[in-house]
Amino acid sequence: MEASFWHERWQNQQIGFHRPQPHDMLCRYFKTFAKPGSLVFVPLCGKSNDLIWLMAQGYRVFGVELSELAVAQLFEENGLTAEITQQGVFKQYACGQLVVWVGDFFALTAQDLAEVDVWYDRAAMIALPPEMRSRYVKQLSEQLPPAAQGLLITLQYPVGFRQGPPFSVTEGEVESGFGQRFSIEQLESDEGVINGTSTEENPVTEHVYLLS
Ligand SMILES: C[S@@+](CC[C@H](N)C(=O)[O-])C[C@H]1O[C@@H](n2cnc3c(N)ncnc32)[C@H](O)[C@@H]1O
Repeated sequence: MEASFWHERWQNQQIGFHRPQPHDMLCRYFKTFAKPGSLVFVPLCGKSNDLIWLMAQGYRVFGVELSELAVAQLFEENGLTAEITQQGVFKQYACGQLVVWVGDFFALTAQDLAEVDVWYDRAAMIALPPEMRSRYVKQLSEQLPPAAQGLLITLQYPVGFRQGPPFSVTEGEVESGFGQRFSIEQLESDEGVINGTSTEENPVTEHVYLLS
């Protein structure tokens, strides 16, 4: 999935993945393990309302997103005035406890993520095709500090049901990808919805994992 794919999506506002409300699994589980004041890393963050929810709960939030359009909209739509600076190859938007770097997730270093306590993935891993997902898992596993915990939300559907993104990520893939580095607990699985539509015989399921 080339960067141009996502830039085009944002340019044309084809952002069916964007939700008007924070994700209910985030709201249900995050505070059960993440200490108040933790620094939360949100890869491929878009302009997610999850970032705003996290901030409202007293967390410090650090997102990374390829599209500057998305980041500008995030701040503007939430009435936040961004201070914009350059951080190496990234452009930084910051306001209060919210910091978002515009640029490529794969360019982040361990130093960039050294202070991260918790990471949160909703629609990041599932946004990537298989070979990029392996790189994504490797990048997180190698660059995050040893004690960092993660909350990961995935979608799963039968082979051939639809083309990605979002891609189906099985429990087996989560286990084989992250299992070496993290201990994995599946907290819940439920009916999943893609782009707001849910048919009567919906084969999509949504899963949330705690990675410690
Ligand atoms: C499916 S969207 C999900 C956005 C957000 N997590 C949400 O829940 O609304 C995936 C996002 O990842 C961004 N993205 C894709 N590849 C990226 C990369 N290599 N580095 C940073 N962001 C990337 C896209 O621009 C897009 O906004």
